[in-house]
Amino acid sequence: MNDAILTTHNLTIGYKTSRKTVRCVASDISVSLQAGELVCLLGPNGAGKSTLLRSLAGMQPPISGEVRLLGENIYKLAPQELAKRLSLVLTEKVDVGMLSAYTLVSLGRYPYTDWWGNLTPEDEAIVTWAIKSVGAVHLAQRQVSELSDGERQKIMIARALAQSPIVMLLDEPTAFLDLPRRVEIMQLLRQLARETNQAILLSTHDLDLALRLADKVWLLTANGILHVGAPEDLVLSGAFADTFESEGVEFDVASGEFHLHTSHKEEINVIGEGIATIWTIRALERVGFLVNRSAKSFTVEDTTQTQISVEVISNSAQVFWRITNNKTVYTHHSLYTLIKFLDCLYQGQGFG
Ligand SMILES: Nc1ncnc2c1ncn2[C@@H]1O[C@H](COP(=O)(O)OP(=O)(O)OP(=O)(O)O)[C@@H](O)[C@H]1O
Repeated sequence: MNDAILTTHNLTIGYKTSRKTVRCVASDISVSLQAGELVCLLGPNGAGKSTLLRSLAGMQPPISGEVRLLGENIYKLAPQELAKRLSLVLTEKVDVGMLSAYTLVSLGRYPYTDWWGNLTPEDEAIVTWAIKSVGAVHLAQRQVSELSDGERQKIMIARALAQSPIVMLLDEPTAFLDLPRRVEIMQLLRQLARETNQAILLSTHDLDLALRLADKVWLLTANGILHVGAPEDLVLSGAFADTFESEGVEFDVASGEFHLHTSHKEEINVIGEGIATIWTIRALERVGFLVNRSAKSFTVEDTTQTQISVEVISNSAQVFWRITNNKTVYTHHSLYTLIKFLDCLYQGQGFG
């Protein structure tokens, strides 16, 4: 199977800082983007994600190596030919004056229109399709300057789609968006990759969403090495944990989440099932308790004298927590008071 659309060969990217000195950001990159795939480019701040995207988009000549789009050297393609095959969406807010969203999207047809930018009925149909594809029909007549960040981002994606490219590159398309909008944009891009058979590469700091939605991850380390694989491959190989290792934060391979290092206090048994128990465990871990999760298989009476047990009692009417310590039972009606109580209990018993 070879649906490679964009390929790189021994690509070294970076900056010529003076006539003689070169600042190399990443080297020896040989990768490919396949049709119909959503690829997320991840990496810590300053690793070189934007530099790589610009180099792949033909905007920043590589220090060495090459980028090929359907087999042709991207730096030898005429700008109009390149624009018919590749579109780039940047995060920076561009000042588009008084343009309507529709007009901005129609600018995506520029590689195909005549000198005056006249749209043919076919161009109009593509613009309408692009706006519809991103779910922005209701925004079409609005001024771009009056749109929210999430709305504008959809219009910028529609503009890139209107270019009818075979590869779309996006630099942090979810920056500045709230969580529901981030999920929406990422899902939209994955769906577009499937439906249009385009290759879509986006850079993001949304590790969790990338782990859940990307077909493939390109993980760029701080020292310029690019790891490539299914998100789960990179978790299992340890590349994820190594790349984002930093003081005070660790990647938990079991949950796929980042955790703060907290010095553990005491072990605590948690008994219960369901959502309320999950959030009880999170609250206890947040303040540093080591939660004994297997406790759900035994009862309060079974637990040792020295260990405190928290039983989560949840029904349709209420949630409350029963704490057993040395056969004495206490009841709490919020996690906030429960945690305050446990803190006092541990300090009083000299555990703290
Ligand atoms: N014009 C430039 N000249 C020289 N060095 C640059 C230039 N632009 C960026 N750099 C450097 O290149 C490296 C990569 O920067 P880049 O913006 O590509 O990283 P990034 O992974 O996109 O970062 P972030 O996640 O913070 O957006 C950084 O060390 C940066 O300081």
